[in-house]
Amino acid sequence: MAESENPAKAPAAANDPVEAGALAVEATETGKGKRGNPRQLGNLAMIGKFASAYPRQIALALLALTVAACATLAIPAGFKLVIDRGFGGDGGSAEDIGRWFRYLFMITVILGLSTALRFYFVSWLGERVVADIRLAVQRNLLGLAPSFFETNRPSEIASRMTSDTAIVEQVVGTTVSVALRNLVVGIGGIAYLFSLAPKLTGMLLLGIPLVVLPIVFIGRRLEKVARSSQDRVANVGATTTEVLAAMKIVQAFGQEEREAARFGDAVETTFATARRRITLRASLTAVVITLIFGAITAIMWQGAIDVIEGRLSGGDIAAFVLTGGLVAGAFGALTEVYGDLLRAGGAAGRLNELLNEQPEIRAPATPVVLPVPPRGQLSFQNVSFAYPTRPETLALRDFSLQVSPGETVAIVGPSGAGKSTLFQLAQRFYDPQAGSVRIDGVALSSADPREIRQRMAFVPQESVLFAASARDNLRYGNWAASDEQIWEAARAANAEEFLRKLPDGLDSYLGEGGARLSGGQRQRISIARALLRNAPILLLDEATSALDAESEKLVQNALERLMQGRTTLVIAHRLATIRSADRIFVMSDGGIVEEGTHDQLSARNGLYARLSALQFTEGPLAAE
Ligand SMILES: Nc1ncnc2c1ncn2[C@@H]1O[C@H](COP(=O)(O)OP(=O)(O)OP(=O)(O)O)[C@@H](O)[C@H]1O
Repeated sequence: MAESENPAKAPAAANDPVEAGALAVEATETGKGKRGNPRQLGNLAMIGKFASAYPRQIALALLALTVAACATLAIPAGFKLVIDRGFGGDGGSAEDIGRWFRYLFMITVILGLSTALRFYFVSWLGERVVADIRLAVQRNLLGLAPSFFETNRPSEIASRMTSDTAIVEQVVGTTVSVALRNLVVGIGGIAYLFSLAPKLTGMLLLGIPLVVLPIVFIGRRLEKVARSSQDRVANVGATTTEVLAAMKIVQAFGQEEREAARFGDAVETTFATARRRITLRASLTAVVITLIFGAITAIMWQGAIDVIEGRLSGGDIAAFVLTGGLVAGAFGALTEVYGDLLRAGGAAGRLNELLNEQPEIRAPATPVVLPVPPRGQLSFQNVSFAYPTRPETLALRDFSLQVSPGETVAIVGPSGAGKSTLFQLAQRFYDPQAGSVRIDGVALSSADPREIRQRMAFVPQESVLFAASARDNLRYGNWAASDEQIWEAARAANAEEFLRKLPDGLDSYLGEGGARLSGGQRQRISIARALLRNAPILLLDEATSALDAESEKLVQNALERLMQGRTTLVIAHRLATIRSADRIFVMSDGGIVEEGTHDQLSARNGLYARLSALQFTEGPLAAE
């Protein structure tokens, strides 16, 4: 009748004292329930807030929980009736006996049903709350500026989304229900015990600290030794890895004997610690079993005397032992609850941080509306900017540039000159420390970032494709696009031919990151996507990855169509792009050092001429 969802979590849920004791030892030894910080418990309010959206489920869960707890307590009472009336030999017929057994059977059915319902509603709540927390965290993350992700690693955030939410799920789905159920069973059980046999119950309550304290005391020491035992094992692992990795050096220097001795030391220390651990655990087992069975024997002894002297019936003793087991199990399970709540407090705290993080880039209260129709003008005015993680280094210094509607401006310059930073600021992923960036004359900081980005199409250097269909990848920037428009864009981006050859056409799955396409094909999908977005301003970071001549021609041709009729700022690596640009700006160290056309700049013999000789080729560039 152990009704715990997770038997390993509730050692005392087992009514067998030996098993309960052994589980308690196990739990202490593995150092389960790493101690959290009690101050973190306040974070649990956040879980309550999410759960409070489902009052109906909470009410049903509480109802089922109460019925189940009462039914649990009714079982010993049923046994008492069965023994006293059924076996008790007051001369009843088989028919009379059947009544008590039917009664017991009914309680069992109620217990089964209510436990199942409690499990369903409580687990439902746990899963729903976690789902809602995940959704809320993700929604908040999507609105944060890139600077947040520079200081918070994605892997760490992903772990919060999975393991921390799992801990929260455990609290809502298990811990709270374990706590409530066992409180009801524990308190109700003690009340019932008192009504059955007050003296025996008094003895039981006095005996509990005598049994529990030594177990807790030895358990704490065991936990410490277990931890150091784990450290020693890790040490053996580290020594092994080190020697294996340096095998040639060990042998070249003839250090085999020394390494064997060193390893021997590590193994022997591990063994010594393990011996201390198993000695402690053996004594704990002896203490647990002796104390628990000793206490039960003493109580039964007293009970037997009471039965002989007519103060108690056989059924009373049976009910007492059963209820005593339930009460002990309930309090055992409750000792676990605090540790679980502490861990959950930590997890909820970390999730809370993600939920409450405010985006650094936000629309002002009353954003200025961008002019309609869009002109496609982009300007940087005396912009100075340092990335938040490197405040002492200016990535752009007093940078000014005006790009007129329909103009193509190529930016060239050595690595680290600040070219990509221009794009980051144009899309308002960061705000400059001085100066302003404007689109159609409106300062980006006074407009809604979403409206700004709506007017731009960005083609990154490395095509970013999603593990989705070709259709969804293409219309990523314009979900309203019809298949006809998609094919039109694909045609203009020289992507139609290979898309038509895909097994399921636009429905074909492109694989993780578009892995099922070649590099050149991915670039053309990226270009078609920008075409579909049909934005007045194009930010194009030309790919540097090498393509074969045929593919190169297709991409170049697609890019030319994309740039037609749009204001384009292009970080250029291909000579063809640079040549076709209206103006070329050469950047170095966050500023513009030269400006002109390809021919003018080539003739000047400056940075451009040097870069040009080294980097710009008819074909793609090698990586800088
Ligand atoms: N997210 C960031 N956080 C901190 N510093 C950054 C960040 N991104 C770029 N930087 C720094 O800002 C400066 C300008 O970088 P940027 O990426 O704009 O150069 P780039 O000209 O685009 O170079 P490349 O051609 O190699 O892409 C560099 O010194 C770079 O190290």
